[in-house]
Amino acid sequence: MRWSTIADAAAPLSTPLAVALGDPAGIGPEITAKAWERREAEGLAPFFAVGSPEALRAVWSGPVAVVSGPDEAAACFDRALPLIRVEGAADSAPGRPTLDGARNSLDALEIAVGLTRSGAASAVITGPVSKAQLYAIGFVHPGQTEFVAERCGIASGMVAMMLAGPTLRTVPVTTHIALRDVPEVLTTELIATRGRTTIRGLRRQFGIERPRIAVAGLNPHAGENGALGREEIDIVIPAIERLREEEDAEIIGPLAADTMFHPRMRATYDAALCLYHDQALVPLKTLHFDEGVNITLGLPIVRTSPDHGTAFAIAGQDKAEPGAMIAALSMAADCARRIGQA
Ligand SMILES: NC(=O)C1=CN([C@@H]2O[C@H](COP(=O)(O)OP(=O)(O)OC[C@H]3O[C@@H](n4cnc5c(N)ncnc54)[C@H](O)[C@@H]3O)[C@@H](O)[C@H]2O)C=CC1
Ligand SMILES: NCC(=O)COP(=O)(O)O
Repeated sequence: MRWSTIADAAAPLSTPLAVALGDPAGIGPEITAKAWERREAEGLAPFFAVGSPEALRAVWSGPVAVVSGPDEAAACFDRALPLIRVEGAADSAPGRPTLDGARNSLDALEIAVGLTRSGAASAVITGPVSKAQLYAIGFVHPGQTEFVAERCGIASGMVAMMLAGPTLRTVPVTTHIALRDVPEVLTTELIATRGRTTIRGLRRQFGIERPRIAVAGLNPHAGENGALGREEIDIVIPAIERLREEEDAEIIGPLAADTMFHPRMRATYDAALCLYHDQALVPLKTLHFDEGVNITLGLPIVRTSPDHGTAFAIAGQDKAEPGAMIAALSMAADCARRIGQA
């Protein structure tokens, strides 16, 4: 791994990590159980799951200890996967999402975030949820990122979604909106705001004192001096100039998005600020799908998530690879240690 996020790998956390299991019909329960099985080999800090016991039982026959709170969880982590029970998903089955299952995933998220905000857990790791299912039960946020921000009292515009892997970190300036809306939504202010949150997050969560940020262009060849689109000239370059004036950071760009992710370029920056969802997530998931972490910057708490989704088609078949969940647990512990020492 080229970038270390380790603050002090030996330092124990004062409280365990909270893992919301995600949609009970998805692969969240399976990858959480597999991460627990690998806890010693991976050097994972103690964690507990929050979610449906039936969902866990449907995919795993290992030891589960139903606990009433994080203190009990820390005490039994060595011998069983601690679980704070969340009712309401008894009818859910792997690969067959239901609206009750979506409600259960939201309840689990609420409890895990609350325990982290109170300090009873050191960080929250959110398992994959189905956005379509959540929208169907009236969830008004674009994703878990904005939900967690709201619960922490932070305006959703002030947080940033970072996707982080061993050799690349990317931050999309716009996230879950239609591609056709991106040019309308992009403004100099929005790019500068995400840039500031990214710079501060790299300092606070990753210990990089003078972050190096590469800003992507929107158009082919970053607009070719305006011949292929004017967004770089009118919107992106003013944002870069503002960040250079205001922040103690190195800002390069706008860069052509097709050539900014090869290994020599990746070595020149700590995070790529990308202008829309797929510009940021395609390179990250192509390079690091099984170890990619979604981390929310700008929160008072640490929140990470595996980079992938619910994978309903493979749920309950013992096909789910737990690498991204393990990476999300490791990064959450590293960031919690770093923030605790700051
Ligand atoms: N962190 C979260 O809560 C996220 C949730 N989602 C949600 O997940 C749902 C499904 O999204 P998709 O675009 O289909 O993405 P997906 O990540 O669930 O699946 C994409 C492909 O990767 C495979 N895959 C995913 N994770 C895997 C793992 N750990 N091991 C082995 N194979 C794995 C799947 O089988 C599928 O072929 C959507 O409703 C979306 O909203 C998507 C991304 C992140
Ligand atoms: N594509 C990333 C994703 O869907 C994760 O979103 P969030 O639920 O963590 O906000």
